[in-house]
Amino acid sequence: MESITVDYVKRYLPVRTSDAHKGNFGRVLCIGGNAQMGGAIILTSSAALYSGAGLITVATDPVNRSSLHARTPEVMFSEMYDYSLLKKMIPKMDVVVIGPGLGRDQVAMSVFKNVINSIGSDQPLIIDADAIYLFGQYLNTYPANKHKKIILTPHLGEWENLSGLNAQTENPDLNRQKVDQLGVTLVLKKARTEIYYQDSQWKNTSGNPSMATGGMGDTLAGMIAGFLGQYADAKIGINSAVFLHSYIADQLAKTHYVTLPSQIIKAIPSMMQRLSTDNREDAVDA
Ligand SMILES: NC(=O)C1=CN([C@@H]2O[C@H](COP(=O)(O)OP(=O)(O)OC[C@H]3O[C@@H](n4cnc5c(N)ncnc54)[C@H](O)[C@@H]3O)[C@@H](O)[C@H]2O)[C@@H](O)CC1
Ligand SMILES: Nc1ncnc2c1ncn2[C@@H]1O[C@H](COP(=O)(O)OP(=O)(O)O)[C@@H](O)[C@H]1O
Ligand SMILES: [Mg+2]
Repeated sequence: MESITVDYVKRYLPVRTSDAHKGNFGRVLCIGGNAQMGGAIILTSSAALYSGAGLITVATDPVNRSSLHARTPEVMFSEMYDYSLLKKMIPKMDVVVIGPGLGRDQVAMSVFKNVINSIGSDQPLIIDADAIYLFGQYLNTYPANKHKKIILTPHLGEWENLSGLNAQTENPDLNRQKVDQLGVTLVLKKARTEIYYQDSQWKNTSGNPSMATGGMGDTLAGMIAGFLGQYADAKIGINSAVFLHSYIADQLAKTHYVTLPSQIIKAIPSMMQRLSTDNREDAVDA
């Protein structure tokens, strides 16, 4: 397994040309947030925004509209249960992320099926949180659809539900078998997150227990989405997002007992700037 380090991330940070515009940095669609868990998709979309995504739309329950706009006026709102609107919007997106705060009921399953049927074979689809559960249910009815660019981001509990491998039994060989069977990229989140691509496996070297706070994974899903819209090489984008998410938390943890997802989000632009210009990577705005 190869290691993701700060030097790796620095080496590949994209350079913005002076004539760059928002169309260069990805159109991202974030789908999730039912009436109870709007915060989850607000964290995801905020993370995509602060990671540098060019244009972001959130498809969510209408009750989340004002809080979304109060938090991030840069982000556009769409109604998650308007299936024909969502169907029309998806082909225009560079990256789609589904799952944070989506719920697991029949309505959530209808949203999930609509998305999986509308997404193109070249469009990355990040499946996180409740959508991992729905993906598992969906696979019971439909065979794995290997032509889709699916990125699964489960924590160990969600991975157990999908793969049958628990924290004690999972290991790189068994995870690899399952990944090949599913035909996906796997970001297996744990204290040292592992990433399984079709042709390689990577291990994160950053992260700490101050990150054990609700919403931390929702934030990572948004960072991955934001980076996928900016990195020409998806593998480097995903690896860099996984590393930076935890690396920022490592810097914050020097002075903070608990690291909040919203603190990490706020610190993304300054950390990216510092890594791109100098070696003061141990400084972070909190
Ligand atoms: N502000 C919000 O609205 C938030 C909403 N959230 C949403 O809540 C929904 C349920 O997510 P949960 O993750 O709680 O779902 P689950 O209830 O499936 O997973 C949590 C459980 O998984 C088990 N588990 C085993 N290994 C674990 C590991 N390494 N890391 C984490 N859990 C592990 C634990 O028993 C834990 O209680 C999702 O839609 C998620 O996006 C959460 O992300 C928290 C914040
Ligand atoms: N002890 C820890 N050490 C390192 N990283 C951690 C630790 N606890 C949690 N994390 C990270 O925090 C995130 C938690 O994701 P997840 O459980 O999906 O959160 P949520 O669903 O609440 O948003 C993952 O990226 C995980 O790697
Ligand atoms: Mg999660």
